[in-house]
Amino acid sequence: MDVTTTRAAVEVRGAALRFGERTLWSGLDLDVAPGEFLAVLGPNGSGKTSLLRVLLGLQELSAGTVTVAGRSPGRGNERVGYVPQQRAMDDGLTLRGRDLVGLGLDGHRWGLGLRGLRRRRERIERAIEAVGAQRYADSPVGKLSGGEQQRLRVAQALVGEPDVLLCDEPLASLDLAHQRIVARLIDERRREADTAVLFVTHEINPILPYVDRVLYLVDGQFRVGEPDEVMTSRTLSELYRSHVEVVRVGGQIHVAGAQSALCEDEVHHP
Ligand SMILES: Nc1ncnc2c1ncn2[C@@H]1O[C@H](COP(=O)(O)OP(=O)(O)OP(=O)(O)O)[C@@H](O)[C@H]1O
Repeated sequence: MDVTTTRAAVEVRGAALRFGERTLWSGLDLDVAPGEFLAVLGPNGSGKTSLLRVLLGLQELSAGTVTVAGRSPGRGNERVGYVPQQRAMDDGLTLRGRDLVGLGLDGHRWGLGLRGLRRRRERIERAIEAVGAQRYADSPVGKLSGGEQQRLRVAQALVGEPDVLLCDEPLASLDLAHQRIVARLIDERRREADTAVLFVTHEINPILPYVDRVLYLVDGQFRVGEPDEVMTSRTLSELYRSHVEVVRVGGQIHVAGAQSALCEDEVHHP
């Protein structure tokens, strides 16, 4: 078997992240395979975004190593795409949708010749089509709706055809219909191009049909496994160190008691 195709897209070994006295997580070992969809879940402050920051090379580990798309994080790794949380762009922003998408391409790779420019334009067009944003690709992004802006951000992350896609709550503040569209786009990409997806979220249900495994972080502890293994009353009660009830209704997962468990903790450890 070809070694390059079996190599993990993300490798985390013995990783720890500490800020002062506080350990966000430690002893973290994780392999994310090409084409795998990993949901990263956990309460506020459990270190989900910090994990993505480590993978993007914006945050140093306190211990351990990570490899992303075969390299150390950062250093302009164009094999890595990033979709941030939706937030409204300044409505005076006159940048056009297609220019926003183009920012996801490294200019040097395409050269300055006409051929390079044409290939670059085609790639941007394909990414815009893939997210169904043709209608507003020439409009100033500041005038678009939150859902439209978010589709363009997904196009920007995908235009470089990344091997690893890091998503930080990309569905937050989108309505249900747009949540479904954006989640499906990301799923299609990983199926078509074997892109590994790490998807930070508070809410697993909009992505549940796509999730292969979950990394669930709580107060320095974590579990990794398939949703059926991790999203159970028993496992989450162990993680939260308090009784948590997980109920499955109509194909959705509902977790009761997790927030109250944390509030009690906060009282004990202000
Ligand atoms: N550079 C830093 N220095 C000190 N503390 C930090 C730093 N970066 C993050 N933290 C703290 O680490 C904790 C985890 O932050 P992080 O944003 O990773 O959590 P999260 O799980 O993504 O939370 P949320 O769900 O609220 O977005 C927070 O308490 C945050 O204040």
